[in-house]
Amino acid sequence: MDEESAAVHTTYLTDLIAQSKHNKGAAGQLQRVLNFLGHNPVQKTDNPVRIGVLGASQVATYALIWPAQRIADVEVAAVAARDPKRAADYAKKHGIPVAHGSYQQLVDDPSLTAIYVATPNGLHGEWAEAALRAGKHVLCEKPFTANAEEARLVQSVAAKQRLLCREAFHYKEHPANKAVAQLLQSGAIGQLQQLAVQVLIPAWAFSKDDIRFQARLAGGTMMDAGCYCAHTLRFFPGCSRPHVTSATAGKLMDGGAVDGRMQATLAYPKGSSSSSSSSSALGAAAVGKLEADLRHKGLWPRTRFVATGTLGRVEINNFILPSMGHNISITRTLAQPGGPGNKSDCSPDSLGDGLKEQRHSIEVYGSGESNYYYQLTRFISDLRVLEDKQAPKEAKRAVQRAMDDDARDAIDNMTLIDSIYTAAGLPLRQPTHVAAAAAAAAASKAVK
Ligand SMILES: NC(=O)C1=CN([C@@H]2O[C@H](COP(=O)(O)OP(=O)(O)OC[C@H]3O[C@@H](n4cnc5c(N)ncnc54)[C@H](OP(=O)(O)O)[C@@H]3O)[C@@H](O)[C@H]2O)C=CC1
Ligand SMILES: O=C1OC[C@@H](O)[C@H](O)[C@H]1O
Repeated sequence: MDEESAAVHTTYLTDLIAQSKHNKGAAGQLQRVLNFLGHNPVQKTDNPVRIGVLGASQVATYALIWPAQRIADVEVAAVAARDPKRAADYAKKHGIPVAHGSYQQLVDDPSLTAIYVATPNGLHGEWAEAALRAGKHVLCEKPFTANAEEARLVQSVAAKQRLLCREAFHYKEHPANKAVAQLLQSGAIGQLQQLAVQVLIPAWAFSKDDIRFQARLAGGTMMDAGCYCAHTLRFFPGCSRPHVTSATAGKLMDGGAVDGRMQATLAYPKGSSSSSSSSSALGAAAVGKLEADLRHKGLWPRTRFVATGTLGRVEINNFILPSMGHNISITRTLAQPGGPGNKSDCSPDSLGDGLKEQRHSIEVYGSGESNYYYQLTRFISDLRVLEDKQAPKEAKRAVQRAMDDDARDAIDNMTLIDSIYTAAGLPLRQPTHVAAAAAAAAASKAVK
């Protein structure tokens, strides 16, 4: 690393380290937990964006309802469930003013500007598309759709309608993960050689009949824990389209179609970094490794990303929920003052030959809010710019770029997931309505 770029990284790191010092301690941790739970609701603006929840799901509580309590310009104005009573109970429990007894009613509700899709995976595409066709902006849970073909279809509708349609990859909105991406893409640890990610969720977390393990709902570990793995291996190094070199599915369920566990290795095509820094941070032979397991034997969830480069290593623990506590460890090999001739340094971090190892352990929390808060804040602010005819041109252009990125990112991630399933010898996931039609056709053929 030359002196100039070393100085730039050092300034950025010094900044992160200074922030990190403020963040440590039990009081900060407690505040972040309270923020996550939506404590201290803020006063709403006169005319907040009205968003509806499609699916009376668990995730909507912490990914939408709680963060919305702390954001002035958004109101969770309605919820829909397939069963009217379930919708009414959920609305009452969460203080949502309107309950709809069907998803179509929610999508057609003229008082709403946006819809949050929080159904099982196999229904994401169908309802995101219906919401877009009804003129609503969409925030859609991950994974975006059942497969890449469906992702392309939904994003083409969003483009025609000129509406936001964003996959809810909340983790990338958190400052800790942005810091890791910036460190890696700016060459802070030299040329990247190996990127490895693990998302291991203990078997006790989900029962065997959970939506995550049902083929007809586009379930599977690669779709769930694995979709984060695929995304991090693209987001952190700034490379949209790595190739799959091998994949192995294990702990098969639901007649062998659903993976309880998935492992895969990826290769990065030369010059494939989309980083805006002057030189690509990805080494020519860089390798990506992923391990996702929803039936893990461990007692606690483990989410971890490690990058190794020619000049060091960066690791982040708990990257999926960093606001609840995480750690970023950075080890860098730097030239010592005096250069290669300086072999006399006997300090513990001296590597000889004029090289020195520098280690840091930091935590980056920004304003101490959750991923979901940062995600919803950006979604609402982009929506406002898009809807405001008077918004400055530069702001409009930035949102258009974000929308193009949303579309590409969702399609590329689903393409990678499809390729991993194919390499592992498992069928691609199908939208639930497609799977149901195929099952009905097979049943009627069997009767004849
Ligand atoms: N971003 C994040 O951190 C997380 C994202 N997720 C994603 O959110 C989505 C929902 O997950 P989660 O909240 O855990 O799941 P839940 O089981 O809690 O909710 C799923 C909802 O889907 C609706 N649904 C529609 N059709 C069916 C069906 N055939 N079987 C079961 N439910 C159905 C149900 O709503 P109703 O009965 O009201 O119609 C149900 O409430 C998934 O896509 C998952 O990947 C999940 C957890 C965390
Ligand atoms: O989005 C998610 O994040 C955490 C996982 O435990 C869960 O299965 C998944 O849906």
